[in-house]
Amino acid sequence: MPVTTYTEDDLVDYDEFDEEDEEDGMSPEDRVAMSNATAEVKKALGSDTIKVTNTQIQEALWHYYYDVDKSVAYLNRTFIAPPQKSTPKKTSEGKSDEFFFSDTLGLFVRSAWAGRGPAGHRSDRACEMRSRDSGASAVSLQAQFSDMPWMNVPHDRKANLIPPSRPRGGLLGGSEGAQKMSKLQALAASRKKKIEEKKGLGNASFPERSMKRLSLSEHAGKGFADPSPSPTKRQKNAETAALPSHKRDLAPDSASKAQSQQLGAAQVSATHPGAAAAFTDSPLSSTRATADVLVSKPAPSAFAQTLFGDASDARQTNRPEVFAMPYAMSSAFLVDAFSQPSPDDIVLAAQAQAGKKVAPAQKASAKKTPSKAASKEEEVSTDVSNLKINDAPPPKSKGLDVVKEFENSNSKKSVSFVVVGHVDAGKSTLMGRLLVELKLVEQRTVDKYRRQAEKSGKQSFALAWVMDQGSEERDRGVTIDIATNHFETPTTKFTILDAPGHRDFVPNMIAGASQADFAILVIDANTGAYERGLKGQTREHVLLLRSLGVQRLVVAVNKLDMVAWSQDRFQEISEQVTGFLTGLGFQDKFVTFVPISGLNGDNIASKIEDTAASWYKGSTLLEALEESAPATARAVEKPFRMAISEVFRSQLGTTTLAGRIDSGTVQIGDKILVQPSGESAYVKSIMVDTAAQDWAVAGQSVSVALTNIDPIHIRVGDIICETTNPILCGDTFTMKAMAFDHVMPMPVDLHRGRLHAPGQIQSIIATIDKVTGATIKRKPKVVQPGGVARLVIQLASKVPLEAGQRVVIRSGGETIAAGLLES
Ligand SMILES: Nc1nc2c(ncn2[C@@H]2O[C@H](COP(=O)(O)OP(=O)(O)OP(=O)(O)O)[C@@H](O)[C@H]2O)c(=O)[nH]1
Repeated sequence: MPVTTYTEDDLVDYDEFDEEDEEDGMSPEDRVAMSNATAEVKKALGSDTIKVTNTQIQEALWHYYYDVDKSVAYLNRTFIAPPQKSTPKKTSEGKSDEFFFSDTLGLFVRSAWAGRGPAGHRSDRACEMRSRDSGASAVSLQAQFSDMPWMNVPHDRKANLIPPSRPRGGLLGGSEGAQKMSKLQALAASRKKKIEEKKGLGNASFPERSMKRLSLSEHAGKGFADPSPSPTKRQKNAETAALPSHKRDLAPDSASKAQSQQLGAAQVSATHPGAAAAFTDSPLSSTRATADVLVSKPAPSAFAQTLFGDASDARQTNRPEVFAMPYAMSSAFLVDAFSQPSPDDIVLAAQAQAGKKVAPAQKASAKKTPSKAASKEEEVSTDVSNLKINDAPPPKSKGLDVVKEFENSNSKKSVSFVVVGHVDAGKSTLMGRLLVELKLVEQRTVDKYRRQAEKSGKQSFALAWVMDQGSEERDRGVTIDIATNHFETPTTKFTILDAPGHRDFVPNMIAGASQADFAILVIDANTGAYERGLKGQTREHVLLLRSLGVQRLVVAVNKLDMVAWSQDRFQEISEQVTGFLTGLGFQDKFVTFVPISGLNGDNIASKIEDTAASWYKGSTLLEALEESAPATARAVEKPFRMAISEVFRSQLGTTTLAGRIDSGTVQIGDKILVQPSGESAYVKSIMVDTAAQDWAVAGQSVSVALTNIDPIHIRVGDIICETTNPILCGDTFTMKAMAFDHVMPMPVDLHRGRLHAPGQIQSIIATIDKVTGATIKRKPKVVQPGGVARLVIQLASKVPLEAGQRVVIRSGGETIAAGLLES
């Protein structure tokens, strides 16, 4: 343990010392008191007085603040009759209030004046001052405590006095003036300086150096020798001494940045003398080396360095010193491991050059090349890096006249229908049964589903599982998303869009209905269920179908097995629903009612044989579907548009989009545009229903594989269109809407297929007559349910929508209106 001896300079506060007006530091009152007390002590000691000197008496009195008794006791104990064996521990740890802990010294010292008269008000610092100053010999700490009993211990067992930790000057501790360095500190300082010089600290970025100079403690020692110059002078010093040397190191951009930092620092100097003083000094000045590197100097925090450090500094090799990254300590760590092309890059670039193959894009950092060969590779790499994924050769187009091809194809009608109805009406079961009847799903598959469903007590859902493939759908026994399937009859190709009935999934139902040419409305004929449905999603779904332009319906009155094939029940439901549909504008000729049992397969693909149903002479469901399927007036001559319902990404770089072509035609090799991203791509292949084809037309449900596009630019709900006549994106639209609920200026979500766009009803232009279209009232505040109005919708972002499209408006989870975009 190092032995530190305090010198007078270490301990004396000159300011306070100067306050004493006498040479020995005693006031006249002290002198009188001392004289009187000395006489009393001598009197008390009697014959023993000769064993002590006057000085010892007076020191004792001084320590005990003229307490004669204590002084006498002390003199007796120490000089006249000292004990044979000292007990330093006991004494030093004595509980007597004669001792107290001095914060300044970090030691227990004798408290001669504690709580005594006027002196009791003195600080322990003043006490130390007096102790140090009383008598010429009492200037060192050792000497000061030489009269302590525990100082009698053998020399080799003496305790060492350890210097207390000093208040840390600087940013946090405040600067209290000069701090002298020990030899050890000086040694550490000079070592540190050497290391910094080796590392080329001079190359450190200017902001970092500026931060170092802003450290108060770093230059705390200069306060005495170098009084703070005036702000003007400091700024001038900073400009003349610091800036030019940094300018040489920095690129123009960095230099200007540095200049602005310099200016900022100079501004700091005007209000912060300490910081300003630091700013005037070069950290590299050898003459100040010792003072520059006090052990307690606080460095700028990592946060400050992050703020002021130059991120664009090319001298990245210094960074690991700033931020101690664990991996940087590894012997395997290479600072500039990525500054040159990787071996793989070089090989690929060379291969590309030799075989004219497309190499992967060069890393941006690979700019330096170590050799001539490498520089050639760099050229290749640069060329390669200029290549984009879009530069791959597009698929070849056969240049077909698709409209003619379609007219000459004599292919079957291709239609889509959506299956809607209240939750649990039996939609999925019905479609599952239909596919089984058509032998598109094997009975053993259904049996397997039944066994699996039995385990969870849902055996009645086995047929529904044919359509509901999702585990959550199966667990919950409800359809969540649109399920798609295909079948065909001798005359028609059908696409099934099985929609969810639950009110929570109405947006998915909207997506299905947007792609449908017609619909099956499934109604649960069971007592009470039909009524519930009519108040619930039966009604909402029908409204949505009508709003989305679906005109043809097959109404499947289901679960008639549960009402014993009651003709009355069927009649009752048929009449009520007909009235409801007619009220919404559906024409009788486009609506067909079929009594069925989806579960049992009655009247699905074949007529029921049960005599209880002998009263029914009409079509089976399958026949009704064929009869209802519209001879689609295909918009094949219109610009190509297709709404994306699903996106599949393959690892081969192609992205496949599923959806229904709304208008126009498409063929392999066509360049298309994805909106709203505005990215183009090429059509690589086309699947219509389940068959690969060279082309497809409006109305067909297709899967289109695209190349030369990053799938991040494609989302469900986007539109792909032709590049020559693309759909435009907008955020403000006028629409003619039928209100399902009270409609007023309010936040809404706009739905078209899978496109969901938040926005608000900005204004209501007018309410209009449903039939004639004449204006009823201009700028009404609200549209009543069932009313028709012209609205202005403002969306939060631009989306690909255009006049003529049907959209639905929902708010708070409810459908409030639906209609046609006019502009
Ligand atoms: N008795 C009888 N039960 C049926 C019939 N059709 C369906 N079910 C039962 O009705 C329940 C619901 O059938 P699902 O096919 O899941 O009904 P869903 O309309 O598809 O339901 P969501 O899609 O969730 O709205 C199941 O337990 C079926 O077994 C039927 O014709 N007769």
